[in-house]
Amino acid sequence: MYKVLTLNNISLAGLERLPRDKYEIASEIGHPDAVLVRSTKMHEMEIPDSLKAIGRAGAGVNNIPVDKMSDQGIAVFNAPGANANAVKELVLAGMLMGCRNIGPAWDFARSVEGTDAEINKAVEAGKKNFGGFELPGRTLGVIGLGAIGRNVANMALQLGMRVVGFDPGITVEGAWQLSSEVEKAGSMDELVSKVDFITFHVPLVDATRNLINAERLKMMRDGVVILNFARNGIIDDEAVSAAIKAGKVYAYVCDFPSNLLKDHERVVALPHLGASTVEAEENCAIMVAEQVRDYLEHGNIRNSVNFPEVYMERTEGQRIAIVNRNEPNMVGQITSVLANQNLNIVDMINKSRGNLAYNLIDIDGNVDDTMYEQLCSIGGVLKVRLID
Ligand SMILES: NC(=O)c1ccc[n+]([C@@H]2O[C@H](COP(=O)([O-])OP(=O)(O)OC[C@H]3O[C@@H](n4cnc5c(N)ncnc54)[C@H](O)[C@@H]3O)[C@@H](O)[C@H]2O)c1
Ligand SMILES: O=C(O)[C@H](O)COP(=O)(O)O
Repeated sequence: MYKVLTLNNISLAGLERLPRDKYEIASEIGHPDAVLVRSTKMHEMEIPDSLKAIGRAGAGVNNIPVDKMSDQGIAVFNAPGANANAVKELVLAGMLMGCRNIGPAWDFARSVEGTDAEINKAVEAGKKNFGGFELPGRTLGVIGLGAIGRNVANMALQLGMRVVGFDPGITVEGAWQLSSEVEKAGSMDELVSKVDFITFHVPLVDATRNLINAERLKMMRDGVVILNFARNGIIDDEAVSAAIKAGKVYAYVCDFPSNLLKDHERVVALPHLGASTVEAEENCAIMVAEQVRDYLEHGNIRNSVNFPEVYMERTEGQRIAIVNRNEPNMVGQITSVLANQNLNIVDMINKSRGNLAYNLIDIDGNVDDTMYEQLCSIGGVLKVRLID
């Protein structure tokens, strides 16, 4: 039986991909083989020796100590693109909330009291305070043209907007899916100076912290609308708050409330709702459950953020999965252990990614306890699994 620990509510549609005759799944369980998680922070968590895989039912992995997991030979998977449509739709709502003043206007409508006739009179008198502007003809800047960013960019073009994008790491596949009408900015600084709306779709890493700060705010057009459905920390909230007060920023719409932001008149701060749709939750859970299952049962790797992509058809015999540091002579030492016991290798794959390497070896026969210990004790080997 494989044991799976869930740290958040994971959609049933995904959990159903782990059959109950093979998988025990619970929010409290000893010696888990895998963890399924959404946004729970795992940085302080004690990692059990039994853990082989973490499945993030979503996109961002900044809640997972990925480098530490790599050092322990634990594969981390996510669900690229599975919630992109959900975020795109909320960004559209966010742009409209920003430019049509929906937050303050709704607050005003709720505050009006009296008979219906009195309410109507107050509404007609008060609505002039909430007039906004339209999207067609305005320019949207998209920072990060991955799964979400390119969906947002393509959608904005359909709404009649001009779109400028910036992503120095755009993939060839990503570029194929992006409309050729999206204009390419050479730098963030070039982009920020020519847009009416700017939206962020980058992961939170050291290089993306405070991408919008006081200095960049000064370069922006007056009346810009800023959207952050990526992560808290990518925008300097204090600087944006000051820029709103100074009349530079028209509205800030984000998914990350704080004391500074949540009651701010010109801020809409939603409770991290970007991926919270039935469809996105199911897509993410299914994708990640299937990937974790394939890894546990066959050692194959798809959509890992720290391990190489590996797939090998099963053969009849036993399969050995070995994670090791990417150092010279590792394959030689591993195959010597097998050769010394006259075990024939039927099929084998070795791939590396950064500091890690991963081997799948199908053999004629079985690895005994002594050989298992010998494999584990090779310097640089981080994890050895025998898969029947
Ligand atoms: N609010 C939510 O609920 C929600 C939902 C999904 C994702 N997210 C966040 O959105 C992020 C993006 O998600 P995605 O699915 O599009 O990921 P993705 O990996 O498909 O795309 C990220 C893109 O950002 C680019 N990038 C990285 N650093 C950059 C930089 N400094 N400047 C410009 N581009 C840069 C990458 O090259 C990549 O193309 C996630 O990492 C997550 O933090 C939030
Ligand atoms: O990175 C993501 O996928 C989003 O932030 C979604 O987070 P959630 O799964 O906690 O809603």
